[in-house]
Amino acid sequence: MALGTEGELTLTSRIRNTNSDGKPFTFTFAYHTYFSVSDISEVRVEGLETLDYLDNLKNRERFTEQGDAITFESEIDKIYLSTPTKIAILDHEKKRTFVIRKDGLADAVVWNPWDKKSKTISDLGDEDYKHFLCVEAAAIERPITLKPGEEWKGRLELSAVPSSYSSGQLDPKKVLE
Ligand SMILES: O=P(O)(O)OC[C@H]1O[C@@H](O)[C@H](O)[C@@H](O)[C@@H]1O
Repeated sequence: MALGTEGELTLTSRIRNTNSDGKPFTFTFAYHTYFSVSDISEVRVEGLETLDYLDNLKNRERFTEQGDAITFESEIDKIYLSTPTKIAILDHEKKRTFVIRKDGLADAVVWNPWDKKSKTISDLGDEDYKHFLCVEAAAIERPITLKPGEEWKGRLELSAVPSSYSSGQLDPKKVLE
């Protein structure tokens, strides 16, 4: 883990197959990162529009995301597939954007339990779901297989940047370039 000069946080994970029995090892991976937001209903995620996803709430059935940036009005647990290396979480109220950059992790899980499921999660207060969003850099659709001696490396970089508005719209160039 490294903290950069611009305040960006970099997490690097290495997984090696140390089996001495010659057997390969297969795994899926996700950085379960929780982002603090002012109000989940005011937040949008950019970078995942029009992508295919597996819906964890519908037995991982495959769908294609329609339309604009992702916004939130109910429980969500989706695995977006073949995602770009950059994803942004825009928080209008806080005028802050989280930028997620990733390597070696093709997928991205977007999760918020909303009100009903929150009540079943013991370490989550009933209203906590309003103030966080999980966007998780992941490798799920295509699990990683390592032969003995092989190593896999994944990398996640997180940064928070102030958002700017023009005519009530965020300038996407500032966020995604
Ligand atoms: O409690 P954790 O380990 O952060 O996981 C929370 C969520 O993480 C997501 O990756 C899963 O798709 C959800 O089903 C799960 O509930």
